[in-house]
Amino acid sequence: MSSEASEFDPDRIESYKFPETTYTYSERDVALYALGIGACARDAVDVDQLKFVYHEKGQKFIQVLPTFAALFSLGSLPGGLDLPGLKYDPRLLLHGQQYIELYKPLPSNACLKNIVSLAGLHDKGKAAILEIETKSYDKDSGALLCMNRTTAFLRGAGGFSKSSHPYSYSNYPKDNVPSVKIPKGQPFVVFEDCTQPSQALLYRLSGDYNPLHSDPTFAKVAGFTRPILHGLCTLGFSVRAIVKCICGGDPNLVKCISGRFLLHVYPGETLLTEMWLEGLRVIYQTKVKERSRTVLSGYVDLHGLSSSL
Ligand SMILES: CCCCCCC[C@@H](O)CC(=O)SCCNC(=O)CCNC(=O)[C@H](O)C(C)(C)COP(=O)(O)OP(=O)(O)OC[C@H]1O[C@@H](n2cnc3c(N)ncnc32)[C@H](O)[C@@H]1OP(=O)(O)O
Repeated sequence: MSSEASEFDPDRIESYKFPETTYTYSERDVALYALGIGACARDAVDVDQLKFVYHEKGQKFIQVLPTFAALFSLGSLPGGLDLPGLKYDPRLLLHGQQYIELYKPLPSNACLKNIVSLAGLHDKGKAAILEIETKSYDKDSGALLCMNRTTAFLRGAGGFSKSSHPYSYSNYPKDNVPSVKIPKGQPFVVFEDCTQPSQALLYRLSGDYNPLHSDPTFAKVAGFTRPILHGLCTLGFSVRAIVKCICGGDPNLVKCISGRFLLHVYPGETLLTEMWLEGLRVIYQTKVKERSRTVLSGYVDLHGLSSSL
């Protein structure tokens, strides 16, 4: 793994005003996204999944999976993380965490106004952690639909603190962080799903064209034997499992999603999502079956439980 020099000016990064952006999507994007996170991959007539890719039973609109909202965060940064005062090696960037609050059911097509701000910046010595907050408003009604907090883990970019105290800035309360304690008891339910060898090539068409997920040479420089899966694709698989197993297939029961990416996933690997129910909170962890390693953990808060539970 090689690295290019990184250079940080935390004051410049903190004072940067992100431009307001527009993000438009259609039902085609919604269906393509659902296929990208494995909906209907094993069963093309799955009664819980077909509504995410097709106007099942004459339904007027294709339904939207809650993690679709995560696309708005990358979509609100057309220039990527090209910010004044932030010089880092993009080949060493990893997605660290994703936090999503949903305030309204997501429409199957919309034109959004995105307001972006810096949510956090931390010096971890070997790495820098950058957190970006995106608030997405429906342009027509002005309604706030959702908020994303996206964490980038920039390997090799730490050590920029000017004092002996490691630099750390956050604009949100500490109890909002995605770390969870996995319960000791048996999970309430476990869901097994296979990613396809071509999963990342399909998922990237939803807007994350980072070559880490498609280019073998780039992946090797980044420290992997081959291209890895997008973190948000793994999160999509996990939350889709929760919607299926706990929400009776109803995507609108999901209120808030939190996940920390613990280890990379190779496309083609099998994901086991273990879920524990604590009131209206689902604590989950996702493991790669072939390597017996946990790759993602977090929680999903619900408005209510499915009557079928
Ligand atoms: C704005 C848009 C940006 C996002 C764009 C995303 C673009 C995508 O195309 C990119 C991707 O999808 S990459 C694929 C998905 N992500 C991954 O595979 C990463 C998996 N995780 C890892 O490899 C390690 O956890 C790793 C390497 C992340 C950390 O492991 P270690 O180096 O062993 O870290 P560790 O020593 O345990 O901890 C050091 C400090 O960092 C904090 N931390 C650890 N993991 C974190 C994570 N995942 N997210 C955020 N913070 C994390 C630790 O808490 C620790 O801090 P402290 O010392 O204060 O406790």
